[in-house]
Amino acid sequence: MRITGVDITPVAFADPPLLNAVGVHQPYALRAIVQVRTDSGYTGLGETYADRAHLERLRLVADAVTGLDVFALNAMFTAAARALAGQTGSDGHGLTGMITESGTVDRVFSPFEVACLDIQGKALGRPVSDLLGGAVRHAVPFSAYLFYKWDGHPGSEPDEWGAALDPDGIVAQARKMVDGYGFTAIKLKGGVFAPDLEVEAVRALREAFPETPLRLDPNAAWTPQTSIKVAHALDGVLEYLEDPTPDIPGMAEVAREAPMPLATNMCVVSFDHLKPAVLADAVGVVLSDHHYWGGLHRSKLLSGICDTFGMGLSMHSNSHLGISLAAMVHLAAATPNLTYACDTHWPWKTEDLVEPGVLSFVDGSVAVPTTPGLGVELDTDALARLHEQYLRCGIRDRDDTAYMQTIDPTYERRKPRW
Ligand SMILES: O=C([O-])[C@@H](O)[C@@H](O)[C@H](O)[C@@H](O)C(=O)[O-]
Ligand SMILES: [Mg+2]
Repeated sequence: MRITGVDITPVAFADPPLLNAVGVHQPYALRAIVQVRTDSGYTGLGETYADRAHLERLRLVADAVTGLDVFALNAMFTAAARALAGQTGSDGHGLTGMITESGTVDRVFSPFEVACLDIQGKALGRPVSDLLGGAVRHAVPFSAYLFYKWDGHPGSEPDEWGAALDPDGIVAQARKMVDGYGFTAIKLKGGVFAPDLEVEAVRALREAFPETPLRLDPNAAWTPQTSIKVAHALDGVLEYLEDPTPDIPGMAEVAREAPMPLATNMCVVSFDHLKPAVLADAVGVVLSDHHYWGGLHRSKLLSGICDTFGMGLSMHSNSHLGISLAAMVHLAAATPNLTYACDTHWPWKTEDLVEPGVLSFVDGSVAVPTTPGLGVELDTDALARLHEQYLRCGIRDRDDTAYMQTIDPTYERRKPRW
């Protein structure tokens, strides 16, 4: 089954004004849909980022893998690495930590690997989770993902979520999300207001949800000293504290004092970071993300390394659509040591391009699809519509800081800020 061609389609979907440590989400989030075609008639789906430089790299790798067999994932990875030799992506929006040369290959290779697994599964009549060793759970639990936010983008109507700018607003948002989806863990995206105010919001969540595991993620907005203070203030309240401070040495300094585990999707984002992080004992939990750990097989490699070195495993999410959710669910289902509820931005979107019905949340979990491949079908009309939206919206790179500066020209990106 040889790859005969690859279609890469950038799309844009509406995104609310979610606040974070570097600014605010733009009115549209970007994704690229990767469709791998084969001489067998099967087509596979992948989903990834769509910033300009990433799109160019995807095109290079699309050419490099054309002609290869869909089971030859090792040869495909080598071809991708060769096509991208010497290139290092940059984390323009500042939320995913340092990208290395090998991490760049992993990021670009990932959607091709997912699409080939989709094809392999379709050809064999087996779900992708079976290709990863088999599901160890029938449904994958996710966490509610709360954001401070405005009631709408400036100049637009308020969205269905309304504003959340204080502890009451955050608790109300949590109620709506938990009522709608049944989530059994809650994460608050912090780094927006002074740490004391965010501690108050977490305490309000604890009061409103006495039994629910809670997490706080300020995306490295704090110094190690501030992080240690917050960690003590939330002793017994958080199941983990995510990326309080930048970089491995800073995280290690906080980890020595913090009463709870530190988690990361910023200081350990590629295989190069694992050895220094382990040696420094900097993190207790790694948030895996197949979009930047090189796909599903390489994410399983990460899970083995975490297991070996006694680190926990959770899962990170950016704004994403249904193809990504399907891949996340198959991976999480087939990763025994992924024991935390996974992150997802799913509730924040109002548009998608997979046929509805397969991926739905019951009691905070998504049932693992059992049909061949990823189990999701592309709605080609929706793909065309979201591509049109991409062409019209004018956004070509994610830049939460620049968008914030159009609203508040005095806003500056600072890491750490407090
Ligand atoms: O979407 C956001 O604003 C998040 O901050 C996201 O970009 C992060 O990568 C992510 O969710 C995280 O856990 O750090
Ligand atoms: Mg994070």
